[in-house]
Amino acid sequence: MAVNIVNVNNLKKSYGTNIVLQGLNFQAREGEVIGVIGKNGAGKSTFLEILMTIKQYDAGTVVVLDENIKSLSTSQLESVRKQISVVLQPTQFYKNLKVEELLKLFKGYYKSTIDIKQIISDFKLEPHRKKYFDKLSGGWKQIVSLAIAFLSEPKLLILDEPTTGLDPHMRNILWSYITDYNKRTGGTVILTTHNMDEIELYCDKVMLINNGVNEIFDTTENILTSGYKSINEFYLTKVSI
Ligand SMILES: Nc1ncnc2c1ncn2[C@@H]1O[C@H](COP(=O)(O)OP(=O)(O)OP(=O)(O)O)[C@@H](O)[C@H]1O
Repeated sequence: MAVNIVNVNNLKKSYGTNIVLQGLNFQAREGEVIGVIGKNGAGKSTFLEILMTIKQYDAGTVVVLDENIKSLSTSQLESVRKQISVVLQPTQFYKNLKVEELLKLFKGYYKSTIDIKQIISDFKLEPHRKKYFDKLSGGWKQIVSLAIAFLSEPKLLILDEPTTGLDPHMRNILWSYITDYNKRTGGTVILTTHNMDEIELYCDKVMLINNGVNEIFDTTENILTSGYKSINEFYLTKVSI
């Protein structure tokens, strides 16, 4: 029986008078790769940040790894967070550290058994390992942030637009890594992307956020067999500008 990793019911979130989420329902089971889509400003990042336990919400229930995150003590929250890895939209952190130093730092922090040499090779970081993080290009910063996220071997990986800014090779490398991590560890992945081909190729399920609700939440297979030629066509049909 598949275990529920995330269970969200009737989630509501406003910023002042801007109602962003108005009754969102969502579940992620162990081992699923789920893509969250929707137009700019639809509330995708807001939703992911709530799952990451870094953003407050107004109403509804959010259960992450069997804990209702609204009613947790600080130490319970820490124990949930330990099992989650997150990558936010392109970051400018870690200014004074070199790539290899950063990876070592996080390896120690997570008490990870992953081999740094292996991760440097997997993510093609060899030419960059002695460079300062803040001197890297945007795409390489993104790759380093992703490599760090995998170091903790998380149960749940939450990625906000992980492939934005990556060239086609790096995009492929990242997706192979995600797919491999998912197969090897049974880890669950929830991510946002504006690239509908990625959803079609790599995600088991897709949630479309439209007008603050999960307008569609289904397997990519069901969507494609229901008459859409592609997920891109599905998106363009369902969402108006
Ligand atoms: N901290 C904040 N304070 C006030 N309003 C916010 C805040 N964060 C997001 N918003 C607003 O909430 C809405 C949803 O934003 P969010 O970033 O969640 O959308 P998104 O679907 O991730 O968009 P994009 O595809 O452009 O990244 C937008 O109208 C945005 O302006």
